[in-house]
This record gives sequence, structure tokens and C-alpha cells, in this order.
Amino acid sequence: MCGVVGIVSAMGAPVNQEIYDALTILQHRGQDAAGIVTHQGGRFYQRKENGLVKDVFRTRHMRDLHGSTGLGHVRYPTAGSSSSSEAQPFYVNSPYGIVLGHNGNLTNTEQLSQEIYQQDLRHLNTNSDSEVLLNVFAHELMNQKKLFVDQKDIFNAVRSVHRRVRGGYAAIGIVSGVGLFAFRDPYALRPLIVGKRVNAAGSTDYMIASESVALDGLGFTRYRDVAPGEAVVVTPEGQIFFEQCHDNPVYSPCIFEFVYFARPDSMIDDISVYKSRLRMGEKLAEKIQREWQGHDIDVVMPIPDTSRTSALQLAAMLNVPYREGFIKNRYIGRTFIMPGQTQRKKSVRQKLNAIDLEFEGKNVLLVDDSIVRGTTSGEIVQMARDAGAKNVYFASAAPAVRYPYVYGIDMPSASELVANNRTTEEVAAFIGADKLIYQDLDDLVEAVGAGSELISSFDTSCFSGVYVTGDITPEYLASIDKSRNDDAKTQQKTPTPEAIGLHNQGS
Ligand SMILES: O=P(O)(O)OC[C@H]1O[C@H](OP(=O)(O)OP(=O)(O)O)[C@H](O)[C@@H]1O
Ligand SMILES: NC(=O)CC[C@H](N)C(=O)O
Ligand SMILES: [Mg+2]
Repeated sequence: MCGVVGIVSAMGAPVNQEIYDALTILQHRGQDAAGIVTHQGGRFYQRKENGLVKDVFRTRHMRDLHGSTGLGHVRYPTAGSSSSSEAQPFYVNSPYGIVLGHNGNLTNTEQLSQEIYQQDLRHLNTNSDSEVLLNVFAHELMNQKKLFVDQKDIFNAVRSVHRRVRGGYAAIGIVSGVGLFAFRDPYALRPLIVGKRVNAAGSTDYMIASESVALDGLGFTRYRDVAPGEAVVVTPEGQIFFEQCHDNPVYSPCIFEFVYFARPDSMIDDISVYKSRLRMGEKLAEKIQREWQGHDIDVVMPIPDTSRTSALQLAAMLNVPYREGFIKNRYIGRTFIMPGQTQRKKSVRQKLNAIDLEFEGKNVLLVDDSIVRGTTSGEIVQMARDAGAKNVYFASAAPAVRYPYVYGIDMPSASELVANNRTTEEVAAFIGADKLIYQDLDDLVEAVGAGSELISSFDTSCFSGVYVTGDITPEYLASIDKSRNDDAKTQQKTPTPEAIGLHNQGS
């Protein structure tokens, strides 16, 4: 669930620092690698590497990122490897010079890779699906057969991208000589929003980002979400163009963004993530009242960070004290998006510590936003017991995650999901909880959907097994399981870490 951002300063001011700042705000979407590309005078300038934003960019790199148009990316790999050669943005020199950063995951990468070699006569140098997406776009732009292209040609190329590419994609790029462009898959699986800001010269700067929280932090206001299938082009002078590039777009954003990925202070598709999480807490409290009549919960506790919002509301609805019995080490990142199970498990213990007095002799209801592999919940239940809890109950603000996810969250293997082939009671036993309760899927959909008059359907595939794109076969699921389960990833030979192509500035 990477983060992408693009900025155009219409008054020609450098955008390097603003892109850096935006990436730090989007860091929760990807912790493995970061990159920035800027454009000035027909040249691209790049810095990308594995690591957190604060570690990847040094002053010497920042100094060399020239230009008033640029884009940035934070990566959480869902395809290929975690080699730094797959850090984004990607670059191709033909046609015109194009760079692109992608959030999402393509589901027909193999077929596209073959087409790229055999029909488009282009070369791929990594196993990244995002490099594939860039090359399809580049080929389709080349097909416009023009010496000079403009926004109409970019829109035509995106139309063809939609015809060829399957899966989830929100992408931002730059075509040298034209400007910044962005597009979103026809289901709007991955978020993408445009913001604007009047600058000191009185002209309008534009910013496109994965989440609105990045706009807020830089003084941009929300202009509008990119619609499913839509594309947008911003010229270096700050002219903006939108065009619908798909004949049959179906608004079905990924519901897991609201459950876990997005920051609560973001608005996605005009829905407040914060309010949707409050409603998740409300619905879950109603279910507890229905199913655990006369419950004996003494205290409700969130598992920081993400479940805080829903746990707070759940406690209020149950009229039970809300206590923060687990304290989070703010220097440890999100554990779910860490690359291997050993690292994830170790990090939960380093990340969270219990305040014993909140547990001693109490019936504690621990609330998490979701239980995926059970890494967090298993460790946390044990920590609650060690801290002296009498009974440890567990509530998940999302339904049981039983199916692999294919559109941009790295959950490729059903067998790694703790709820796969297990009943609620079996999961409770597995994580060591005395009782476990999951949100119902209808309630989750209502909790998020209540924030929108426009959107009535969401991608709920990891809970329901229903894939909105309608083209996910058991064979495909078997193949990603085989290639991307934790063991396979550990055994993967890391390809050469040096990115071939555009050299890093000042590295
Ligand atoms: O069942 P699991 O496989 O452990 O996955 C689910 C857990 O992982 C996430 O937390 P994470 O630490 O990534 O981020 P957070 O601090 O935003 O809650 C999520 O919020 C759950 O706590
Ligand atoms: N999380 C994402 O959006 C990943 C983007 C892309 N599939 C990659 O692996 O780099
Ligand atoms: Mg968590």
C-alpha cells in the first residue's frame, strides 16, 4: 500500500522539500524504500533507495533535486522483491522521458511482461509490476505517434492502459515536456486525491497524493478525488485537465484503507476515515451487546495505533472505561507491513509494552482494527495475561480476514491468515483469548458507506473472497501464494541492488 505524491509549483518554486515533507506524512503507507524525482529544463533528477524517508534523503541529495515539478513514492512491496532497484519512481527514456510511481498491484503482470517483450519490443530490468505499468503507459503514449504530445495524448494512452492492465493502480508520473499526470484504476481500488493552493504569485499550485493528510500538511486544500478510471494532467504553468478514460468505471474503493491503512485524519473519496472508524466501534459495541448479553468487561483497551479510534467509541457505547494499557514505542514502525514474519513478531514486543496496573485482576477487552496473521493479537494477549489480567477478551473492528488480497496489500497466502480455515472459536484459541468477536461484514460496509452518498460498493475481498475486478482465478491465487508466501520471499535471491537507468543524484 505505497504512498505517492506529485507537486507542480505554478510559480516555478522548487518542489523537492515539499515532496520530502509529503512523503514523511505518507510514511505509514510504506516503510521499505523511498524515492523522489524532479524535473527541470528537460532533465529528470532522482534519489531513491531502501529505507525510511528520513534516512534516504540527505542534504546533498536534496540539493540536487532541481525543478518545480516532481513526484515521490514510499514503498511497501507487493510484487517483485525488496531490492532497492525496485524502489520507485521508475524511469524510461522513450518516448519523451517518463517517470512513474505506483500504488497498487497488477494482477496480469506476467502476461503484460510477455507482451512488453514480444509485441512492444521494450525491456524490463526488474520484477516490479510498477515497471510493467510504466512500460505499458510508455508504449501506449508512443502509439500516439507524435513528436510533441499534450494532455489529450496522455488521456488516450491511459485509455489504452485501462484496456490492457488489470488490478489495482493509482499512479502519478511526469512526461518530460508535458507535465505531471496521474490516473486511477476503473474501480478506484487505491486512493488518489488532488489538492490546490494559491501561491505567492497568485497562481495555483497543484498536488496529487494518496491521502488528503499530505495536502493538509503542506497548506493545500482538497480539490477533489480522482474518479475511478479518470486521469489528470497538470502543466508546469499550473493548468489542470481531467478526463474520464474508461467506458465503465465502477466506484469500489478498498475497504481495508478505512480499516487499517489510511491515517484517521485523511478523507478518502470524501469519506472521513476517522468517522468511519468511530462507526466501526459503534457497530461492534452493538454486536457485543447483542451477543455477550450481560458482559463482564471491566475495561476496554486499544492496541495502538490504528485501533484507537474505534476502541474509544466502542468503550463509550458500552459505558465501560477506556484505558491505554499498552504504550507504543514511537520509533518502531508499523509491524504488519514489515517484510518477514520473524521481524514482525519481534517488533510487536519491542513496539508495545503493558502498564500492569491497568490489567491486574480485570476482565480486559482488547480492541484491534483487524487480525490478519495473528502476529499482534497472539503476542498482545499473552502480554495482557503476564500483566495480570483475569480474563482477556478480544474484539476486531474488521471481520475475519480469510482470503488473500491481490490489489496492493501483501497478503498473498491464505495459509498465512490466522482465520483461514478456522472458526472464530478456533482463532480465539490460537491467539489465546478467552473470547473473540469480529465485526460483521455488513456492519463494516455500513460503517464506511454511511460517509458517502456516492459510493455503495467497496472491495471487501479479503473478508468476502469476492474480487471486484471479477477476473481473479483460483490458478492466479495459487500462483501468487507460491511465489510470494513468507518462505518464498525469504528464499528469493536479491537481484543487483544498483538501479540501472537513471542514476541517483549525488549518491
Ligand atoms: O494480525 P496481524 O498480522 O498482526 O495484523 C494486524 C495488526 O497489524 C496492524 O498493526 P501495525 O503494527 O502494522 O500498525 P499500527 O501501529 O498502525 O496499528 C494492525 O493495526 C493490527 O494491529
Ligand atoms: N504497496 C504498493 O502499492 C506496491 C506497489 C508495487 N506493486 C510494488 O511492489 O512496488
Ligand atoms: Mg495495529
